[in-house]
Amino acid sequence: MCGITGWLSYDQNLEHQREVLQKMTETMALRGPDAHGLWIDGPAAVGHCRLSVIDLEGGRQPMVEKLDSQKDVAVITYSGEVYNFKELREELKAEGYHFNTSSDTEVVLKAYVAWGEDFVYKLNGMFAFAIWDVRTQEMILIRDRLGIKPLYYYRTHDGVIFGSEPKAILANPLVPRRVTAQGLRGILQMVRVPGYAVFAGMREVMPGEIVRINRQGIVNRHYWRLEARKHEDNLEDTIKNTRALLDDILARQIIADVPLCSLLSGGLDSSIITSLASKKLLESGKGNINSFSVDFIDHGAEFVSDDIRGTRDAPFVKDLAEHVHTNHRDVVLDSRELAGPVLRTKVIHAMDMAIVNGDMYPSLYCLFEEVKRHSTVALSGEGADEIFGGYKWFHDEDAVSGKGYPWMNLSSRKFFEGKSLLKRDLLEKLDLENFIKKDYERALSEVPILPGESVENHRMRQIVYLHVTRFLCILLDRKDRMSMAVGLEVRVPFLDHRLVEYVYNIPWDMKTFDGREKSILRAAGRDLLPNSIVERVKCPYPSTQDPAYEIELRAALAKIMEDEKAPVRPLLDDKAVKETLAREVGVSSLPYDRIAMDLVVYLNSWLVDYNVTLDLDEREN
Ligand SMILES: Nc1ncnc2c1ncn2[C@@H]1O[C@H](COP(=O)(O)OP(=O)(O)OP(=O)(O)O)[C@@H](O)[C@H]1O
Ligand SMILES: NC(=O)CC[C@H](N)C(=O)O
Repeated sequence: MCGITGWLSYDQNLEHQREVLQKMTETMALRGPDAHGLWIDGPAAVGHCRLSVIDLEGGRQPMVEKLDSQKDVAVITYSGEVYNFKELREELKAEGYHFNTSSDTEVVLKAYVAWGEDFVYKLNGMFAFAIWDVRTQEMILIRDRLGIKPLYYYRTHDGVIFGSEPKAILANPLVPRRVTAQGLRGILQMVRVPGYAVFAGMREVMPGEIVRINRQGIVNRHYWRLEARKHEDNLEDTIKNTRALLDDILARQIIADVPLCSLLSGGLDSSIITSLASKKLLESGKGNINSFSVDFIDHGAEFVSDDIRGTRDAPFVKDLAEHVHTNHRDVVLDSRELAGPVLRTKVIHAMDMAIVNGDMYPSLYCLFEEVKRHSTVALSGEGADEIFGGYKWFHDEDAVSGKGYPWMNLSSRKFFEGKSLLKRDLLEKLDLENFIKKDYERALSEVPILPGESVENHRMRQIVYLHVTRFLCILLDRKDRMSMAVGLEVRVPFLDHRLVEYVYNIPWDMKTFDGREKSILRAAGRDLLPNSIVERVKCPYPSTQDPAYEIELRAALAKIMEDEKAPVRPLLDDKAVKETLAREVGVSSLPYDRIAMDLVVYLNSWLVDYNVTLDLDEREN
C-alpha cells in the first residue's frame, strides 16, 4: 500500500512551501518504500510514496491526466487496489480513452475524468485517494466502503491538509499536537466513533465517504452504507452464492506483479482464504502459495486456555499447510522483545497513538517484518467474524440482549478494559460510560430497517452493524498500520462489498442454521478444508502468555514510577500501580491482566515521543 498526502491552501502558492510538503511526504516513506513524488500547482499540492504492486514501472504517482497531452485536467495521489480495474479499463477504452500504462492508478484517474465523482460506485476494492480537479479547482478525498485503507484530514482557514496517517498532517507546522478529552476517550475504548481522529481538529474520511473541498468550504457525502434488503435465496442457494462470490473475489485478489502469500491461523477464515487462493494460483500456473503463521517461544508447553482462546493455532496451521501443500513458515517470537522499548517505539510511530491490547500490535509488526522478506502482498481472513457472526458474544444471550456494545457485555470485556491504573477523577472527567452510551444510541439509530423483519433478526442485524462500523475499523487500522510500517500490503477478501452486502442480509436464523458460529461460511468452504479445521471453534489472533512479557512490562512501569516527570504520571492512580507492581510475577501473565500496564506504558511513550499536549478541559465537537 502506498502513503498519500497533500495540502490545499487557496490563499497561497504552495511552491513556496515545497520543503514542508516534502517533509509531509517523507513521513509516508515506510508505507511506500519504492518511489516518491510531489506535484505542486499554485494552491494545490499532492505527495505520494509508492509500494509498487501493479505495473511496477508505469504506475508512478502523483499521476496527471492531460487534455490532448497538454493541459492538466486532474491529478491523483492514490493508495490501494481496485480489483476490477481491468474491466473498467476496457469500458473506458470503448469510450475512446487511451492508456499509457497498465496500472490501476491510471484507470481510477481516467474513470474520474470520464464519469465524474459517481465513478466511485463502479470501484471494487480497498482504496483511499485524493484527486485535484484542475478544471473546477476542487480537491476530492475518497475512501473505500469498509474503511480498509486510511485517510485523515485537517481543515485550515483556506483549505485542507490530508494524509494516509496523522503523521503526514502533523508534519505541517500549522497543525498542533494537541489531544483533548475526546481524543483520549478514543484511545481508551474498544469502540471507534466514526470520523474521529485522536488529534484535535483532525478527522478521518469515513468509510464510504467522499469529502469535497472547494473555495466555499467542505462538503461530506456518503456514497455507501449498509442497506437492509430482503434475502430471497433458500439455504442451499445462499451457501452456493457465498461460495461463488468467494471464488470470484479470490480470483481477483491474487493478482499482483509482486510476490503474494497468506497469513494463516489454522482457523476457518484464513484457511478458506489460503485454500481458495492456492487453487486459483495453481490454476494460473503460479505454483503453491506461501503461508505464514505467528507463534511464541514455549507457547506449546505452557499454553493455558482462557475465555476466548481455547486452542493454540500451531497444530491446525500444520493441518492446513499439509492439506493444501503451502510453502509454510512459522514465525516464532520472543515474548520479552515484544514488551521491549524498541518495538514499542515502532508500534507507536506506526499508529501515531497509544494502544490498548498490548502484545498483539508488536507481534503483528514482527510477523509482517518477516513476511516482507519474502512477499509484498499478503491475504488475511479479517472481517469474516463481523459479517458471518464468529465472535463468542454473537452467540451469548446476555451479550445480545444487553444494552450496549455486545463485546463489552460479557466477561470477555476484561480483554478490552485497560483503565484500572488511571486516576478516578480522570475517569470521572472523561465520563466514558456516557460517551459510549451516546454513541451506542447513535449507532442504533443508523441501523437500516427491513419492514416485517422479526425482532430477533433485527437485533442481530443491529449487532452486525455495530461490529462493522465500531469494531472492525479498529482491527483494520491495526492491520493497515502494522503491515504498512514494513511496506507490506494486506488484502482482506471477506470485505469485498458485494460479499458484505449479501451476507449482511442473510437472516440470523439462516446464518446459524446448524447452531454454530459462521455456519454459512463453514458450509461454503467445507470441501476446501481438513476436518480438524471444519470442527475447530473460533480462536482469535494469539497473545503471548509467557511471564517474560510481564517481567519486561513491569520493569517499564517501575521506571515510570521512578520518574516524577514522566508525562503519564498525573493520570495515574499511584496506589493501584504500586499494588500491581507488588503482585507476584506470573499472576498477571494472561493478556487481560496485563492490559492496564500495557496501556500506561504505551501512553507514556506516546506522550513523550509525540510531544503531545493534553488539553483535557477543552471541549471538541
Ligand atoms: N497465528 C496466526 N498467524 C498468522 N496469521 C494469523 C494468526 N492468527 C490470525 N491471523 C490472521 O489474522 C486474521 C484475523 O485474525 P482473527 O484473530 O480475527 O482470526 P479469525 O478471524 O478467527 O480468523 P481465522 O478463522 O482465520 O483464525 C486471520 O484470518 C489471519 O489471516
Ligand atoms: N501500494 C499501493 O497502494 C499500490 C497502489 C497501486 N495499486 C500500485 O500498484 O501502484
